[in-house]
Amino acid sequence: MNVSLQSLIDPLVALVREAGAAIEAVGHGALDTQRKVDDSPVTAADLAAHQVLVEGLPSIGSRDWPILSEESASIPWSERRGWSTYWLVDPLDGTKEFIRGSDQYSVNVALIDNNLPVLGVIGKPRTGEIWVGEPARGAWYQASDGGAWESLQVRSHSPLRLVVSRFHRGASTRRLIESLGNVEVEELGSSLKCCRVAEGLADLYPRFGPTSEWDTAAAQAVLEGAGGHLVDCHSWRALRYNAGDSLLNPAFVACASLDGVWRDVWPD
Ligand SMILES: Nc1ncnc2c1ncn2[C@@H]1O[C@H](COP(=O)(O)O)[C@@H](OP(=O)(O)O)[C@H]1O
Ligand SMILES: [Mg+2]
Repeated sequence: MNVSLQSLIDPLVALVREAGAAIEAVGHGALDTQRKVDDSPVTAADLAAHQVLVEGLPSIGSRDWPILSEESASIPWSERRGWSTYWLVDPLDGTKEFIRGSDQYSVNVALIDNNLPVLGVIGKPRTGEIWVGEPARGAWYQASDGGAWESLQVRSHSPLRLVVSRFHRGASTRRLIESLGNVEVEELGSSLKCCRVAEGLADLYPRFGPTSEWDTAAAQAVLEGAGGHLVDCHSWRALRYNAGDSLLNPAFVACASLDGVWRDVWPD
């Protein structure tokens, strides 16, 4: 890839803000909710943000980079297997949160190169917050448009602080919390859980239930840029992208550090 990633950040942040504005313009009232094949909800807001992103991304970076979005994910493996650099997008992560009127949904754009995220931008449309990560260089947070950028750094806490999904939490997460004993647990929607770890405000986000590659790519870039990890919790290696037909992630953990007592009680 023959492009300065740094030069992509400003236009990407502006585009993520625009996608967020499209979501807010649809609003939360009287949502026409449909069901996708995996029974997850999709709204006019998901589609509006998708439209903004697929129209805007080709003028950022290279026009040759394909786009894989949650809302246009049916590109066959026979075509995807030839991709080395591409945009991976979740236009509205946390649709269920959005439908229920919470502010815990996000716009996610990642640039993947050779199966790994090399740049990620996450926007929280309701508040205007933005998180940016470039694993090789750092991670940054902006509280609102035009505000100062703060550098992000992970931090460890005692007792451990966990962030977990509100709507998608299974028996393994419960077992882990029980085994750990004295922990603080916060419920949060969407990729904002990983942002919490990147900000140094939480240690762990365990995820045993299904997610797709667009749910984690931008978050992984932010987290790694802040010194943290997003790893498959069997191999303990960084999640990889577009490595096969399936776009589902394995069970994973987002964490500030890979060293910790929590590894000793990790459920099988
Ligand atoms: N059965 C399933 N298969 C694939 N992904 C699922 C899923 N159930 C939930 N998810 C993923 O979990 C995300 C929500 O996580 P959380 O509850 O932690 O906010 C959803 O994001 P979307 O809202 O973008 O569809 C969806 O991608
Ligand atoms: Mg999602």
